[in-house]
Amino acid sequence: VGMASRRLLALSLFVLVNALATTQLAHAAKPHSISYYNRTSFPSDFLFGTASAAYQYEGAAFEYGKGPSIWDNFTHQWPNSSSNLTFAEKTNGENGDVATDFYHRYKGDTQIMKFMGMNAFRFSISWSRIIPTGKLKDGVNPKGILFYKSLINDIIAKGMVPMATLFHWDLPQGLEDAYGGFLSSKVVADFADFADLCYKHFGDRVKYWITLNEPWTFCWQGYDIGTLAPGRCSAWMNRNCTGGNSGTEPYIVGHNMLLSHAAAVKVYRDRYQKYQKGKIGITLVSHWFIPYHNTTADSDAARRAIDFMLGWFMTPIHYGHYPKIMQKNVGSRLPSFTAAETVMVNGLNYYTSNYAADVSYVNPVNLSFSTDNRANLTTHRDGVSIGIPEGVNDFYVYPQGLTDLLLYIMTKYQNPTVYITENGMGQVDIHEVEKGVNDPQRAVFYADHLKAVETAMNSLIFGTNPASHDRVGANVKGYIAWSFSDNFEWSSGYNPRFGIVYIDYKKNLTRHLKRSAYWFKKFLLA
Ligand SMILES: N=C(Cc1ccccc1)N[C@@H]1O[C@H](CO[C@@H]2OC[C@@H](O)[C@H](O)[C@H]2O)[C@@H](O)[C@H](O)[C@H]1O
Repeated sequence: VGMASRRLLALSLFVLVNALATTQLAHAAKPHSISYYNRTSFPSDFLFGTASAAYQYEGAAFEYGKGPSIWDNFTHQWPNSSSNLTFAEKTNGENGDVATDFYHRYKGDTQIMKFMGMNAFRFSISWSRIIPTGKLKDGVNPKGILFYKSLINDIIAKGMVPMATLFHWDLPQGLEDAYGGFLSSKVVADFADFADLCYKHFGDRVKYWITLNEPWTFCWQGYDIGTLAPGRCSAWMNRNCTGGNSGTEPYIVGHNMLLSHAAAVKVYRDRYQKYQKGKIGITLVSHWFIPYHNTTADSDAARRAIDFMLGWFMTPIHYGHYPKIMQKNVGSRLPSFTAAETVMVNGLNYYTSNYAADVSYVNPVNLSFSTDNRANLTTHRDGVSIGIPEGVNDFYVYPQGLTDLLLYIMTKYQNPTVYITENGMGQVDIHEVEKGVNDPQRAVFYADHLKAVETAMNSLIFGTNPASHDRVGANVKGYIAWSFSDNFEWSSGYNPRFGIVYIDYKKNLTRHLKRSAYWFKKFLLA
């Protein structure tokens, strides 16, 4: 079944979902292509797994010696969700105090992963759970070290490889209080100490390290529009931020994140990699961008958009300087950069794609990261959406964008090793198990996006030597789905559900496998 007709099929299936009572759907014929599609289309050593993150899953936020993170602080700053809260204040009045209670239930969760046939699991390490103030000299929490050792042992015991993210946005509140967290270059030494401690305690069994998750999101949402902790933005944004400057702080934070990433890579390379023999990299998120009109102006806008989202971090890491267009548009607001450590691997998170149109005028006084790219990003063109709407804000299903993004990375960045470290779809306003587990559209989503990865891997266009005719495809080594289970989705709280496993928040956080979990089991031939 060709991609176009499959999309039509997916669209009709999706319409069906909306039209029929979902129970009827359970018996609808699944699209042919997804039922026979399986892992043999991929190399035998390809990693297949699911992803999670400490603050979104663990709970036990104030227990067992854990120190507070900026997310504990941020969610408790706005305890009650009310209509007069601005966007920045809303986490739906919800928090990660308990989350999915992964801290106590991880053995049951890894059992489900094993049942599905997964061979990898991505999790993040809560910095303040193992170093409560964030500063190593203030002491280590032994219960925190023990928790992650037990988790790692359990992942391995279930036949999976652990993939550990050092920083998934939950900075220790102690460092935010001491020097403004990532706004200060002091964070670099503290992050390197935290990384060193993790390599020392867990590096004998963890062979896949990710330094940072999505610095773009942390900088844009945390310091430009203020929707994520620490919730900073310019006063003129009127988002009730605690302070900030949307035109300068995102770049200061991004720079300190790159320096922190480089420091953590250097520690690993100098002191551990020789005998632990693991891989280390960074996880970057990017949309794919399509010119709104087929004009030079809009094509240039699409290139600016990807340089401001992916290139902001990918270009310094691979070429030691910021993208030229960022230097041009941001000028003196962009810190200067010396060569960073190049990485062995990259994690890539892909969710959706946008149209990009040229913007000729931006307000010269109210500067912000969002407008520096001078590109108007939309999800619709002439009233038609770029793909099937998922329900969560601005996410539309567009698998072709993942193929195009992987081929772009291959040609622009010399075909680096890439692991897809997040890809998935969200659904909103689902509060009954019966409805929540019936997610055929998620199975179609995963089949289509795995096909998109496979297409990029089989596109033999990258040649290392122009003279010879050797051509290789995108160097993708793994696919990690977001997310194992429904979880705390940051500023949206628990409403958006991205899980392959349903969490019944009304009934003791009981886990229920969704139809997509059974599809994965079949795909993985488990
Ligand atoms: N959500 C992001 C960041 C992002 C934001 C806007 C556009 C593109 C990407 N990245 C990943 O998406 C996952 C899904 O993110 C949700 O997307 C829909 C939003 O409504 C919701 O607030 C957000 O958590 C997060 O749970 C992961 O922790 C994070 O690594």
